[in-house]
Formats: sequence, structure tokens, C-alpha cells
Amino acid sequence: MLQVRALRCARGGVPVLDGVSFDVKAGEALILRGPNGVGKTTLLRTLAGLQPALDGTVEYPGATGAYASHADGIKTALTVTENLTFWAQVYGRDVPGSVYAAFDLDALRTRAAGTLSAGQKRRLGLARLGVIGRSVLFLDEPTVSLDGFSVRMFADWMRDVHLAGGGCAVIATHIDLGLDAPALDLTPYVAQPDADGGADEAFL
Ligand SMILES: Nc1ncnc2c1ncn2[C@@H]1O[C@H](COP(=O)(O)OP(=O)(O)OP(=O)(O)O)[C@@H](O)[C@H]1O
Repeated sequence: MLQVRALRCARGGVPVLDGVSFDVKAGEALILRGPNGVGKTTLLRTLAGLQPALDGTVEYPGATGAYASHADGIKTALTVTENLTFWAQVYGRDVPGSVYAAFDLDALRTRAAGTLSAGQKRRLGLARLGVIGRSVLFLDEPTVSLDGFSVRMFADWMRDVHLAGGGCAVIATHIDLGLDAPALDLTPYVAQPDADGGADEAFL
């Protein structure tokens, strides 16, 4: 479903990763690992097409990808239901009734999103993934601010709904989500800083 070959990507004009190759099949997830600054966000943004690759290829079916950072991206003046309805409409879909229970939002449906706690906002942000109907998900630290219960809830949705429904995901995370998914450590793919003059480019 997702095929990545010899990918080279940069941040701020400086090559960050080089030679990244992997496949993720439908129904599978891949966990990205590596220390702070290794390039997880850069790779996810490149996979999602938010920034161009310097080299290599990324292939997945058209209009199936979605990127979500740990920023919640919620509209604070709208209620929880209004937020989910808004996102569903942007993608031309209806809100599945099951999404409220899946992200423990049932009791919060009529609350203005701006009044939610950090973890509740995060759950609402993640619930977006359950309404947009995108099958190839690129997720950057999706469980920031979540307690253990909510992390398990998210992992359950990922496994039992998204992956079981034929989707796939690439997830950068520093914690164990409890998913049965392989991990890819990006450390061996760190690009040489002066490989093509990129380090100098940053100062031009
Ligand atoms: N706008 C920018 N200009 C130049 N360099 C940047 C820019 N943004 C990030 N970088 C650098 O690019 C490298 C990769 O950053 P990236 O955010 O992809 O790492 P990460 O693995 O996601 O880190 P973390 O685990 O801390 O979130 C880092 O060295 C970072 O300092």
C-alpha cells in the first residue's frame, strides 16, 4: 500500500535522512524510532507530500494519505460534535457514530473544544482520523498528553478499526503503543551534513 525507496529528505535546505526504504502493507503499521532531531517529522512530512523529497520515491494510492502532527488543530469555539462534523464535511463524509466512544468523547459532545483539557483535546484531534476516511496515515507523536488509558484507546482504534479496515500507518512515537508492529530506527539513515553542500546552503 505504501512503498518508499531510497528516499532522501531535507529540513531547511539541509539533508537530514538518506537512503530510507520500506514497505507498509494494508493492515499494517510501521513505528519510526530514533533520538530527538534524527528526522522523524521530516520523513513523515515528506511521505505525506507536504515537502518535496531530494531523491527517491514514495508511492501510495492517490488521495488516501493524511498527516497529523501532535498539534491538535481543533477549532476552540466549536463544540466537539461541531469539530468532527466540520472535518467530516471537508472530506465529504459523515461522522461515524462509533467515533465518539472510540475516543471517549461521548460525554463531551456539546462542550466547546477550547474548554477541554490537553488530553481531551488530543483525543478530539485523534478522532479526526476516524472521520476523514483516509487509509494511509502519517502520525507524528500522536499520543502526546494522553494518559495510559487513552493511549490504549488510541491503539485499540488503530488496530481494530483503522488497520483491520485495510488502512495502514507510519507512526513516530517514543512510547510503546502496544501495537504488534515493526519498528524502523532512523539512526542509520542520517545524511552526511556536507554530502552535497547542503550545510553551506543553509547560510545562503
Ligand atoms: N526549519 C528548520 N530549519 C533547519 N533545520 C531544521 C528545521 N526544522 C528542523 N530542523 C532540523 O532538522 C532535523 C530533523 O528534525 P525533525 O523535527 O525531523 O526530527 P525528529 O526526529 O522529528 O525530532 P523529535 O523527536 O525531537 O521530534 C533536526 O536536526 C532539526 O533541528
